[in-house]
Amino acid sequence: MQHNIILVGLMGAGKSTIGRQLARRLNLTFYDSDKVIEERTGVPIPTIFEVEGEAGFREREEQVIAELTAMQGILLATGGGSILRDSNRERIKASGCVIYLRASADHLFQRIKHDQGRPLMQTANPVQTLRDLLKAREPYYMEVADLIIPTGKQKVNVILREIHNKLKQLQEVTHANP
Ligand SMILES: Nc1ncnc2c1ncn2[C@@H]1O[C@H](COP(=O)(O)OP(=O)(O)OP(=O)(O)O)[C@@H](O)[C@H]1O
Ligand SMILES: O=C(O)C1=C[C@@H](O)[C@@H](O)[C@H](O)C1
Ligand SMILES: [Mg+2]
Repeated sequence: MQHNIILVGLMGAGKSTIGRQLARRLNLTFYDSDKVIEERTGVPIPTIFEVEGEAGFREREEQVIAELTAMQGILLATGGGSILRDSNRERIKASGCVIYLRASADHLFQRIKHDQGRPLMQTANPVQTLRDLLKAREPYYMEVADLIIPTGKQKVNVILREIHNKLKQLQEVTHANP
């Protein structure tokens, strides 16, 4: 049994931001699969997409997700598209408590519109792209999630508190019904 926490959700959901702070509070080691891929290749994600295409990136992502989900005592912020592969979803689910950070396409866009680091957002209509991605991926986020946390207009601190409380409730239920 592994006691990790894994954050899933679309680009801009706050996985990296919330993840880093939550890990500190829970005394877990923080990993971000996107950052691990960038450190290993030595280039930013947009460059990997340019050189190897999305398919090349997904291969690297699967390798990194396999390694990270096998670790213990970590908080893992996953790439937004990592749940697309069955193998990743299985590993993510088996690795610990999965939290889906959920927000609408409009809210997500407000958060990431000034950032050029997301290759899938370089389209003529990024809000529509986010809507399409959300529609296609929401069932996968829901499938893996143990907790669903709405992050719409909420401030980071409020979201952190909510996750903390929900995790405590989950723990109490688990201890009462082992
Ligand atoms: N609840 C929030 N309220 C306002 N801004 C937020 C919130 N959560 C995150 N942000 C901001 O939104 C931006 C995107 O957040 P972050 O990089 O954590 O998302 P992500 O889920 O890791 O995205 P990706 O899948 O692309 O890595 C950052 O600038 C962050 O500061
Ligand atoms: O939603 C996605 O498919 C992606 C999200 C980011 O975290 C990165 O993994 C990459 O930009 C692709
Ligand atoms: Mg991130």
